[in-house]
Amino acid sequence: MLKPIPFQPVPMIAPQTASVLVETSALTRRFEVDGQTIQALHEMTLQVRPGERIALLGASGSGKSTLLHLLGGLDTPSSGQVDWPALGRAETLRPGKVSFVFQAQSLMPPLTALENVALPLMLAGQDTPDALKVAREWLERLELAALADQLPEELSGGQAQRVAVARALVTRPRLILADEPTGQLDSVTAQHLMDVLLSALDDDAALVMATHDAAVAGRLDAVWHMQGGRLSMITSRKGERT
Ligand SMILES: Nc1ncnc2c1ncn2[C@@H]1O[C@H](COP(=O)(O)OP(=O)(O)OP(=O)(O)O)[C@@H](O)[C@H]1O
Repeated sequence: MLKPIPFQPVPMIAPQTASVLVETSALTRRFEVDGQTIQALHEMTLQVRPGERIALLGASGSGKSTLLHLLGGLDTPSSGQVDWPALGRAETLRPGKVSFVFQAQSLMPPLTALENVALPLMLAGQDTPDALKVAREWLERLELAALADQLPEELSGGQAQRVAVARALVTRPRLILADEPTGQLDSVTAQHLMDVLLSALDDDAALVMATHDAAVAGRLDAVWHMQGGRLSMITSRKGERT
């Protein structure tokens, strides 16, 4: 059972900063739409360390996707900071060290499942035969070998998401950011995807996953509850973080 603990902001200067994968300090993101300011994140201060498995749980519009994009260097803060002490600077983060899994339809349509999985390795500079070999090993590991030559449009939603997981893990990233990867799957398929993802993750890799699904969140070690662009509470299996 997850045990509620009172939310306390993580101190801005942590004792083991070097092992922190990503940290934010007073991270704020505002969007201007038709002359109106939408404050998507309010001064969030947090850290993610190796091996952490974190669910971001919150209502639609609470800021989960915005936070994930900032944690992955896909977006820039309006104010405050995001840093990757153990990974380098935003410009050098990808390909390889940080991976994303999105809700759906993120595979490249003209490429086969195998080529989709090989792509991050090729972008990281690996030559094509080696990349395809490693990609095939990952498809086998995730019991997807039979789908290697299929195009994304020929895959079921669950199969496509498992291929997306293989693609996210093929570079052995340190940080995996997942934005509702089970959002369009039925509950059995969603749990299967979680089985695959959790069993294939390296022990010292961290996972931060946005979800609306409490059953999916319950598979992870900690739940960060988001409300109105803020962390409202952290629940944890292991007790309070330092
Ligand atoms: N590119 C954008 N332009 C304008 N407003 C945005 C943009 N991205 C996010 N927002 C706004 O920021 C707030 C947070 O959105 P965000 O997508 O992060 O929430 P979420 O918790 O991921 O929602 P959902 O669960 O529906 O995906 C919302 O009010 C949203 O409308």
